[in-house]
Amino acid sequence: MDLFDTPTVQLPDAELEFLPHWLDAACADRWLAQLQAETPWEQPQVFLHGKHYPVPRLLAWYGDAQASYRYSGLIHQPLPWTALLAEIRAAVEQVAGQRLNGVLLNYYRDGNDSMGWHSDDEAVLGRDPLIASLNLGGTRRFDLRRKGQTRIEHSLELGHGALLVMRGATQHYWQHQVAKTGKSVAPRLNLTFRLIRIQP
Ligand SMILES: O=C(O)CCC(=O)C(=O)O
Ligand SMILES: [Fe+2]
Repeated sequence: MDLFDTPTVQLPDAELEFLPHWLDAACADRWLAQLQAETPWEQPQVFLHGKHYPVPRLLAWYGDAQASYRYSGLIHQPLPWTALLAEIRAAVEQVAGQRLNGVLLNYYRDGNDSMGWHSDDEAVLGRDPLIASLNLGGTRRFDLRRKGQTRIEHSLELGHGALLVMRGATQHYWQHQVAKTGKSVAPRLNLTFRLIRIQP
């Protein structure tokens, strides 16, 4: 980590650790190229107001065998860890300080791809879930607002090689989004590592 980076973002009732230059450019380039080449992307449909819509980005879910995960209204069985994703997970676990058993890959093809307001607060993530988000490729703005409010309180530019760790009560009090943008942006690959609490 670059010593001159500010490692934290001060927001009440949130715990955010932001490492904008966590990866050097050569490593980030290599990981992006390999993940772009080897990921079996899907574009699931969501059912909203009686109609089916494709989600506005591409997705893939990897994890330990029992770490199935519900998103876009469907339960997804994990793909098995690839050598590269296992290596990335081990590096992210060092920063997280805990085990992580799944990763959601989001691919934003251009500025029209987005992710709407949400919190990562599903029951299977347990209380105070840690979400570690690695960013590769084009820079996109990541907005935060308090639950129940519409005003954006804080935004971060998540660029190539940046790591953002959200901990503690963050998901309880805050929502986040990646909005569409009219700017021309390079494709962006985001990996959010999670710990799915597996029922015994
Ligand atoms: O792409 C991003 O930065 C956000 C991803 C996200 O919020 C999620 O996967 O839950
Ligand atoms: Fe999220």
